[in-house]
Amino acid sequence: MVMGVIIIGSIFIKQSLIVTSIFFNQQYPTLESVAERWGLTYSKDAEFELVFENNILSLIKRDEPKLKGISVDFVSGAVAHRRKFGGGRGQSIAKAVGLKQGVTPTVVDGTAGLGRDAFVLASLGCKVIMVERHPVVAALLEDGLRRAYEDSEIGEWMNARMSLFHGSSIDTLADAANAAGTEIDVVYLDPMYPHREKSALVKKEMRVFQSLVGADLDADGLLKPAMELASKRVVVKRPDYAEDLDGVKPSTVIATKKNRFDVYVKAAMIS
Ligand SMILES: C[S@@+](CC[C@H](N)C(=O)[O-])C[C@H]1O[C@@H](n2cnc3c(N)ncnc32)[C@H](O)[C@@H]1O
Repeated sequence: MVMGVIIIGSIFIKQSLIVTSIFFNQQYPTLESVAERWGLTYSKDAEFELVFENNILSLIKRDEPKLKGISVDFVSGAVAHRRKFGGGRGQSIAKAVGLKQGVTPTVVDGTAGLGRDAFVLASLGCKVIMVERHPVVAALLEDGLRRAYEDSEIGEWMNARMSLFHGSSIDTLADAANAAGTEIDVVYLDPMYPHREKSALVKKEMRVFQSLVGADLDADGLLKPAMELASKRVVVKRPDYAEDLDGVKPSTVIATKKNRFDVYVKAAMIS
């Protein structure tokens, strides 16, 4: 049953705030509380809707009503499957952040999105502070975290390892790290990059997500604060055809089928 609908109009990003599970511990979330928390408003001509149904918050593009809503599901979604059956520490992303036997770096994911990469790293043992600037994406992430924190299988380590900070990594990266109260080994970045393929080939869910958050045209501004914060390295995920972030050549590159991880090394990872 659909409990209600928020139609998102103009979005104004309020000052940064630290997000914990406390908010949702008090009561079952309602759309009204989500709207108030994230500064979302109703508007008749909005492009998107947020729906809270069966204990899951999801995003719908109003002119694509047949598409499945976008939500964050760490408990039983595709990332949960990857946690159980993926390549463990052998995955390129794990190698890129320097994860190895006896080394589980503390990571700030400065462009959290739907939290998939962050979850892969957390499930391999890293403490991950996710930073997301878009209030709707942050609301979806917080809802996914809430359900994960409550889960009997993954709740304990999710509570210990994954957290969320709402703000822009261009100017609040250090605040996110201070809030976490720990030294940051690695900053991980995966800003949006325009797809080269014809739009029909890009996954529909991805297109909806892209039309919500836009093109991250200011992404070059992420590298400098990331290099300042990370004590060991900065990792940037890029499509294989993309130029280097901010035109800066990485120390090393780990290539995958369609993407690459550009690694900017500052210091060696020590166990
Ligand atoms: C391609 S998505 C990241 C996907 C993510 N790696 C995943 O695994 O789900 C990029 C995200 O970064 C966010 N973003 C871009 N620039 C940002 C910034 N300066 N500060 C915080 N978030 C940012 C966008 O809003 C978007 O949600």
